[in-house]
Amino acid sequence: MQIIAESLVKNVITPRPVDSYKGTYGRVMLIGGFEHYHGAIILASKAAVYGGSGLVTVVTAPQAIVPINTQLPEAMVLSYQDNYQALLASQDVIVIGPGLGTSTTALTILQAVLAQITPQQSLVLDGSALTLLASEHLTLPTTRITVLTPHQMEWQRISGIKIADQTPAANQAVTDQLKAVVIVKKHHSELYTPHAPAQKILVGGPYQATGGMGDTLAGLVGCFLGQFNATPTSVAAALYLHSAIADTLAPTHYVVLPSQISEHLPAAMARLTMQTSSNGLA
Ligand SMILES: NC(=O)C1=CN([C@@H]2O[C@H](COP(=O)(O)OP(=O)(O)OC[C@H]3O[C@@H](n4cnc5c(N)ncnc54)[C@H](OP(=O)(O)O)[C@@H]3O)[C@@H](O)[C@H]2O)[C@@H](O)CC1
Ligand SMILES: Nc1ncnc2c1ncn2[C@@H]1O[C@H](COP(=O)(O)OP(=O)(O)O)[C@@H](O)[C@H]1O
Ligand SMILES: [Mg+2]
Repeated sequence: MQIIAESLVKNVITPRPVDSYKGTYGRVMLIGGFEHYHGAIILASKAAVYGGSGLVTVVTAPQAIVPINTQLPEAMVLSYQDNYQALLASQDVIVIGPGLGTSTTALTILQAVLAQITPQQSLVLDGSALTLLASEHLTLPTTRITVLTPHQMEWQRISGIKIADQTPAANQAVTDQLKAVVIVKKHHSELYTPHAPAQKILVGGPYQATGGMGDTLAGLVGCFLGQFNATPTSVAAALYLHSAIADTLAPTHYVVLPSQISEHLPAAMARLTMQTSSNGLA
Protein backbone atom coordinates (compact mmCIF):
# COMPACT_ATOMS: atom_id res chain seq x y z
CA MET A 1 0.00 0.00 0.00
CA GLN A 2 1.30 3.47 -0.87
CA ILE A 3 2.24 5.77 2.02
CA ILE A 4 0.92 9.33 2.00
CA ALA A 5 3.95 11.53 2.69
CA GLU A 6 4.45 15.19 3.54
CA SER A 7 5.81 15.82 0.03
CA LEU A 8 2.34 15.08 -1.39
CA VAL A 9 0.80 17.64 0.96
CA LYS A 10 3.34 20.27 -0.07
CA ASN A 11 2.28 19.79 -3.69
CA VAL A 12 -1.37 20.37 -2.79
CA ILE A 13 -1.04 23.35 -0.44
CA THR A 14 0.38 26.05 -2.67
CA PRO A 15 1.02 29.75 -1.92
CA ARG A 16 -2.01 31.95 -2.49
CA PRO A 17 -2.01 34.14 -5.64
CA VAL A 18 -2.01 37.84 -4.71
CA ASP A 19 -4.93 38.64 -7.02
CA SER A 20 -7.25 36.10 -5.40
CA TYR A 21 -10.38 36.69 -3.29
CA LYS A 22 -12.58 34.59 -1.01
CA GLY A 23 -14.41 33.08 -3.98
CA THR A 24 -11.09 31.60 -5.14
CA TYR A 25 -10.89 29.35 -2.09
CA GLY A 26 -14.14 27.48 -2.24
CA ARG A 27 -17.73 27.76 -1.13
CA VAL A 28 -18.43 24.94 1.28
CA MET A 29 -21.82 24.08 2.78
CA LEU A 30 -21.87 21.81 5.83
CA ILE A 31 -25.14 20.16 6.88
CA GLY A 32 -25.70 18.58 10.31
CA GLY A 33 -25.66 19.42 14.02
CA PHE A 34 -29.17 18.20 14.86
CA GLU A 35 -30.54 16.68 18.09
CA HIS A 36 -27.80 16.63 20.76
CA TYR A 37 -25.03 16.79 18.16
CA HIS A 38 -24.57 20.57 17.66
CA GLY A 39 -20.87 20.20 18.49
CA ALA A 40 -20.24 17.91 15.54
CA ILE A 41 -21.14 20.51 12.94
CA ILE A 42 -19.28 23.24 14.85
CA LEU A 43 -16.13 21.09 14.72
CA ALA A 44 -16.53 20.23 11.04
CA SER A 45 -17.18 23.87 10.14
CA LYS A 46 -14.27 25.06 12.25
CA ALA A 47 -11.94 22.81 10.26
CA ALA A 48 -13.29 24.30 7.02
CA VAL A 49 -12.86 27.89 8.23
CA TYR A 50 -9.39 27.37 9.73
CA GLY A 51 -8.28 25.23 6.77
CA GLY A 52 -8.87 28.20 4.48
CA SER A 53 -12.27 27.83 2.82
CA GLY A 54 -13.33 31.12 1.28
CA LEU A 55 -16.97 30.95 2.33
CA VAL A 56 -18.49 28.52 4.80
CA THR A 57 -22.26 28.04 5.18
CA VAL A 58 -23.77 25.82 7.86
CA VAL A 59 -27.27 24.33 7.59
CA THR A 60 -28.50 23.06 10.95
CA ALA A 61 -31.31 22.88 13.50
CA PRO A 62 -32.86 26.24 14.50
CA GLN A 63 -31.63 25.94 18.10
CA ALA A 64 -28.02 25.45 16.93
CA ILE A 65 -27.81 28.75 15.04
CA VAL A 66 -26.88 30.95 18.01
CA PRO A 67 -24.22 28.57 19.41
CA ILE A 68 -22.62 28.21 15.99
CA ASN A 69 -22.64 31.96 15.29
CA THR A 70 -21.11 32.56 18.72
CA GLN A 71 -18.33 30.01 18.32
CA LEU A 72 -17.66 30.53 14.63
CA PRO A 73 -18.58 34.03 13.47
CA GLU A 74 -16.77 33.46 10.17
CA ALA A 75 -19.48 31.01 9.07
CA MET A 76 -22.96 31.86 7.77
CA VAL A 77 -25.63 29.79 9.50
CA LEU A 78 -29.09 28.82 8.26
CA SER A 79 -31.86 26.64 9.63
CA TYR A 80 -32.83 23.65 7.53
CA GLN A 81 -36.28 25.27 7.56
CA ASP A 82 -34.88 28.24 5.60
CA ASN A 83 -34.51 28.03 1.83
CA TYR A 84 -30.98 26.60 1.89
CA GLN A 85 -31.71 24.72 -1.36
CA ALA A 86 -31.44 28.05 -3.21
CA LEU A 87 -27.87 28.47 -1.88
CA LEU A 88 -26.90 24.86 -2.46
CA ALA A 89 -26.60 25.39 -6.21
CA SER A 90 -23.83 27.97 -5.74
CA GLN A 91 -21.63 25.75 -3.54
CA ASP A 92 -18.45 24.02 -4.67
CA VAL A 93 -18.64 21.40 -1.94
CA ILE A 94 -21.37 19.91 0.26
CA VAL A 95 -20.35 18.14 3.48
CA ILE A 96 -23.28 16.30 5.04
CA GLY A 97 -23.50 14.05 8.07
CA PRO A 98 -21.61 15.31 11.14
CA GLY A 99 -24.27 15.23 13.85
CA LEU A 100 -27.05 14.87 11.27
CA GLY A 101 -28.68 12.05 13.22
CA THR A 102 -30.93 9.46 11.67
CA SER A 103 -34.37 11.06 12.14
CA THR A 104 -36.98 11.31 9.40
CA THR A 105 -36.00 14.96 8.96
CA ALA A 106 -32.34 13.98 8.54
CA LEU A 107 -33.24 11.39 5.92
CA THR A 108 -35.43 13.87 4.02
CA ILE A 109 -32.60 16.43 3.95
CA LEU A 110 -30.03 13.85 2.85
CA GLN A 111 -32.28 12.59 0.05
CA ALA A 112 -32.91 16.16 -1.12
CA VAL A 113 -29.16 16.91 -1.21
CA LEU A 114 -28.39 13.70 -3.11
CA ALA A 115 -31.12 14.62 -5.62
CA GLN A 116 -30.02 18.25 -6.07
CA ILE A 117 -26.23 17.98 -6.21
CA THR A 118 -24.78 18.37 -9.72
CA PRO A 119 -21.84 16.77 -11.56
CA GLN A 120 -19.87 20.02 -11.07
CA GLN A 121 -20.05 19.85 -7.26
CA SER A 122 -18.10 17.79 -4.72
CA LEU A 123 -19.75 15.77 -1.95
CA VAL A 124 -18.41 14.54 1.40
CA LEU A 125 -20.55 12.06 3.34
CA ASP A 126 -19.69 11.47 7.00
CA GLY A 127 -21.22 10.21 10.25
CA SER A 128 -24.99 9.81 10.22
CA ALA A 129 -25.18 10.36 6.44
CA LEU A 130 -23.17 7.15 6.03
CA THR A 131 -25.43 5.28 8.45
CA LEU A 132 -28.50 6.46 6.50
CA LEU A 133 -26.84 5.65 3.19
CA ALA A 134 -26.47 2.06 4.36
CA SER A 135 -29.80 1.60 6.16
CA GLU A 136 -31.90 3.24 3.43
CA HIS A 137 -29.92 1.77 0.50
CA LEU A 138 -29.51 5.25 -1.01
CA THR A 139 -27.79 5.64 -4.39
CA LEU A 140 -24.76 7.89 -4.69
CA PRO A 141 -25.29 10.74 -7.18
CA THR A 142 -23.01 11.77 -10.06
CA THR A 143 -20.68 14.45 -8.74
CA ARG A 144 -17.25 15.89 -9.45
CA ILE A 145 -15.94 13.74 -6.60
CA THR A 146 -17.75 11.93 -3.80
CA VAL A 147 -15.80 11.13 -0.63
CA LEU A 148 -17.04 8.82 2.13
CA THR A 149 -15.29 9.10 5.53
CA PRO A 150 -16.50 6.08 7.57
CA HIS A 151 -15.05 4.73 10.78
CA GLN A 152 -14.82 0.95 10.75
CA MET A 153 -18.40 0.35 11.94
CA GLU A 154 -19.81 2.83 9.44
CA TRP A 155 -17.77 1.08 6.75
CA GLN A 156 -19.17 -2.27 7.89
CA ARG A 157 -22.69 -0.85 7.51
CA ILE A 158 -21.99 0.45 3.99
CA SER A 159 -19.79 -2.33 2.62
CA GLY A 160 -21.18 -5.31 4.47
CA ILE A 161 -17.59 -6.25 5.36
CA LYS A 162 -17.21 -7.07 9.06
CA ILE A 163 -14.48 -5.05 10.80
CA ALA A 164 -12.25 -8.11 11.19
CA ASP A 165 -12.52 -8.79 7.45
CA GLN A 166 -11.79 -5.23 6.25
CA THR A 167 -8.69 -6.14 4.28
CA PRO A 168 -7.25 -3.85 1.59
CA ALA A 169 -8.46 -6.20 -1.16
CA ALA A 170 -12.00 -6.37 0.21
CA ASN A 171 -12.15 -2.59 0.82
CA GLN A 172 -10.83 -1.86 -2.68
CA ALA A 173 -13.41 -4.13 -4.32
CA VAL A 174 -16.31 -2.28 -2.66
CA THR A 175 -14.74 1.11 -3.45
CA ASP A 176 -14.57 0.16 -7.13
CA GLN A 177 -18.28 -0.70 -7.06
CA LEU A 178 -19.25 2.48 -5.20
CA LYS A 179 -17.27 4.69 -7.62
CA ALA A 180 -16.47 6.97 -4.66
CA VAL A 181 -13.31 7.80 -2.73
CA VAL A 182 -13.32 6.16 0.71
CA ILE A 183 -11.30 6.95 3.84
CA VAL A 184 -11.52 4.00 6.23
CA LYS A 185 -10.72 5.72 9.54
CA LYS A 186 -8.67 3.82 12.10
CA HIS A 187 -5.15 3.85 13.44
CA HIS A 188 -3.20 4.56 10.22
CA SER A 189 -6.32 5.34 8.18
CA GLU A 190 -6.56 4.03 4.63
CA LEU A 191 -7.61 5.89 1.50
CA TYR A 192 -9.25 3.99 -1.34
CA THR A 193 -9.81 5.46 -4.81
CA PRO A 194 -11.76 3.53 -7.46
CA HIS A 195 -9.42 1.55 -9.71
CA ALA A 196 -6.28 3.18 -8.25
CA PRO A 197 -3.68 2.07 -5.71
CA ALA A 198 -4.73 2.17 -2.06
CA GLN A 199 -2.91 4.60 0.23
CA LYS A 200 -2.48 4.98 3.99
CA ILE A 201 -1.09 7.40 6.53
CA LEU A 202 1.60 6.51 9.02
CA VAL A 203 0.88 9.60 11.13
CA GLY A 204 -1.69 9.89 13.92
CA GLY A 205 -2.21 8.04 17.17
CA PRO A 206 -4.49 7.25 20.11
CA TYR A 207 -4.32 10.84 21.41
CA GLN A 208 -6.88 11.41 18.60
CA ALA A 209 -9.39 8.94 20.00
CA THR A 210 -11.94 11.50 21.18
CA GLY A 211 -15.43 12.51 19.99
CA GLY A 212 -15.44 15.00 17.13
CA MET A 213 -12.10 13.98 15.63
CA GLY A 214 -13.79 12.51 12.56
CA ASP A 215 -16.14 15.47 12.23
CA THR A 216 -13.05 17.68 12.01
CA LEU A 217 -11.56 15.47 9.30
CA ALA A 218 -14.79 15.63 7.25
CA GLY A 219 -14.73 19.44 7.39
CA LEU A 220 -11.08 19.54 6.36
CA VAL A 221 -11.65 17.16 3.43
CA GLY A 222 -14.49 19.38 2.21
CA CYS A 223 -12.31 22.45 2.69
CA PHE A 224 -9.43 21.04 0.62
CA LEU A 225 -11.77 19.89 -2.18
CA GLY A 226 -13.09 23.45 -2.48
CA GLN A 227 -9.82 25.27 -2.00
CA PHE A 228 -7.47 23.06 -4.00
CA ASN A 229 -8.14 20.64 -6.86
CA ALA A 230 -11.21 18.44 -6.34
CA THR A 231 -9.13 15.25 -6.55
CA PRO A 232 -8.21 12.24 -4.42
CA THR A 233 -4.78 13.84 -3.91
CA SER A 234 -6.38 16.76 -2.07
CA VAL A 235 -8.30 14.25 0.07
CA ALA A 236 -4.99 12.53 0.86
CA ALA A 237 -3.46 15.87 1.87
CA ALA A 238 -6.32 16.62 4.28
CA LEU A 239 -6.10 13.12 5.75
CA TYR A 240 -2.36 13.46 6.32
CA LEU A 241 -2.42 16.99 7.74
CA HIS A 242 -5.21 16.21 10.23
CA SER A 243 -3.10 13.51 11.89
CA ALA A 244 0.32 15.10 11.36
CA ILE A 245 -0.78 18.12 13.42
CA ALA A 246 -1.97 15.72 16.15
CA ASP A 247 1.47 14.05 16.13
CA THR A 248 3.19 17.39 16.58
CA LEU A 249 0.99 18.27 19.56
CA ALA A 250 1.05 14.80 21.16
CA PRO A 251 4.38 15.05 23.04
CA THR A 252 2.90 17.84 25.17
CA HIS A 253 -0.79 16.81 24.95
CA TYR A 254 -1.99 13.50 26.37
CA VAL A 255 -5.15 13.99 24.32
CA VAL A 256 -5.34 16.24 21.26
CA LEU A 257 -8.72 17.92 20.92
CA PRO A 258 -10.38 18.21 17.50
CA SER A 259 -10.68 21.99 17.87
CA GLN A 260 -6.94 22.21 18.65
CA ILE A 261 -6.18 20.57 15.33
CA SER A 262 -8.25 23.19 13.54
CA GLU A 263 -6.61 26.02 15.45
CA HIS A 264 -3.18 24.81 14.33
CA LEU A 265 -4.15 24.50 10.64
CA PRO A 266 -3.22 28.04 9.51
CA ALA A 267 0.28 27.84 11.00
CA ALA A 268 0.87 24.30 9.74
CA MET A 269 -0.25 25.25 6.22
CA ALA A 270 1.97 28.34 6.24
CA ARG A 271 4.97 26.20 7.19
CA LEU A 272 4.23 23.69 4.45
CA THR A 273 4.26 26.42 1.80
CA MET A 274 7.69 27.64 2.96
CA GLN A 275 10.81 25.98 1.61
CA THR A 276 12.63 25.82 4.95
CA SER A 277 12.43 22.71 7.08
CA SER A 278 10.78 22.98 10.48
CA ASN A 279 10.50 21.06 13.70
CA GLY A 280 6.90 20.08 13.21
CA LEU A 281 3.62 21.37 11.88
CA ALA A 282 1.95 22.95 14.86
N1 LIG B 1 -19.83 16.54 19.77
C1 LIG B 1 -20.73 15.97 18.96
O1 LIG B 1 -21.78 16.53 18.66
C2 LIG B 1 -20.42 14.64 18.38
C3 LIG B 1 -21.32 14.06 17.50
N2 LIG B 1 -21.05 12.92 16.84
C4 LIG B 1 -22.02 12.48 15.83
O2 LIG B 1 -22.72 11.41 16.37
C5 LIG B 1 -23.34 10.67 15.33
C6 LIG B 1 -23.13 9.19 15.57
O3 LIG B 1 -21.76 8.85 15.30
P1 LIG B 1 -21.00 7.78 16.21
O4 LIG B 1 -19.77 7.42 15.48
O5 LIG B 1 -20.83 8.33 17.58
O6 LIG B 1 -22.01 6.57 16.35
P2 LIG B 1 -22.26 5.28 15.43
O7 LIG B 1 -22.34 5.60 13.97
O8 LIG B 1 -23.42 4.55 15.96
O9 LIG B 1 -20.95 4.40 15.67
C7 LIG B 1 -20.64 3.97 16.93
C8 LIG B 1 -20.83 2.46 17.00
O10 LIG B 1 -19.84 1.83 16.18
C9 LIG B 1 -19.00 1.00 16.97
N3 LIG B 1 -17.60 1.03 16.48
C10 LIG B 1 -16.87 -0.03 16.08
N4 LIG B 1 -15.70 0.34 15.63
C11 LIG B 1 -15.65 1.68 15.73
C12 LIG B 1 -14.67 2.62 15.41
N5 LIG B 1 -13.48 2.30 14.88
N6 LIG B 1 -14.95 3.93 15.63
C13 LIG B 1 -16.14 4.30 16.14
N7 LIG B 1 -17.12 3.41 16.47
C14 LIG B 1 -16.87 2.13 16.26
C15 LIG B 1 -19.16 1.50 18.38
O11 LIG B 1 -18.79 0.48 19.22
P3 LIG B 1 -18.63 0.69 20.83
O12 LIG B 1 -18.08 2.08 21.01
O13 LIG B 1 -20.01 0.57 21.36
O14 LIG B 1 -17.70 -0.38 21.23
C16 LIG B 1 -20.61 1.91 18.39
O15 LIG B 1 -21.44 0.74 18.58
C17 LIG B 1 -22.69 11.15 14.02
O16 LIG B 1 -23.59 12.02 13.34
C18 LIG B 1 -21.49 11.91 14.51
O17 LIG B 1 -21.10 12.91 13.59
C19 LIG B 1 -19.81 12.21 17.06
O18 LIG B 1 -18.96 12.63 16.03
C20 LIG B 1 -19.21 12.49 18.44
C21 LIG B 1 -19.14 13.97 18.74
N1 LIG C 1 -5.84 5.09 17.85
C1 LIG C 1 -5.96 5.98 16.86
N2 LIG C 1 -4.90 6.28 16.05
C2 LIG C 1 -5.01 7.17 15.08
N3 LIG C 1 -6.14 7.86 14.78
C3 LIG C 1 -7.22 7.61 15.55
C4 LIG C 1 -7.19 6.68 16.61
N4 LIG C 1 -8.42 6.66 17.19
C5 LIG C 1 -9.19 7.53 16.51
N5 LIG C 1 -8.46 8.11 15.52
C6 LIG C 1 -8.95 9.07 14.53
O1 LIG C 1 -10.05 9.80 15.05
C7 LIG C 1 -11.08 9.92 14.08
C8 LIG C 1 -12.33 9.19 14.57
O2 LIG C 1 -13.39 9.39 13.66
P1 LIG C 1 -14.90 9.19 14.14
O3 LIG C 1 -15.05 7.93 14.87
O4 LIG C 1 -15.77 9.43 12.96
O5 LIG C 1 -15.04 10.40 15.18
P2 LIG C 1 -16.28 11.35 15.52
O6 LIG C 1 -17.50 10.82 14.80
O7 LIG C 1 -16.41 11.27 17.01
O8 LIG C 1 -15.93 12.72 15.06
C9 LIG C 1 -10.52 9.35 12.78
O9 LIG C 1 -9.89 10.33 12.02
C10 LIG C 1 -9.51 8.33 13.31
O10 LIG C 1 -8.52 8.01 12.39
MG1 LIG D 1 -17.70 10.19 12.90
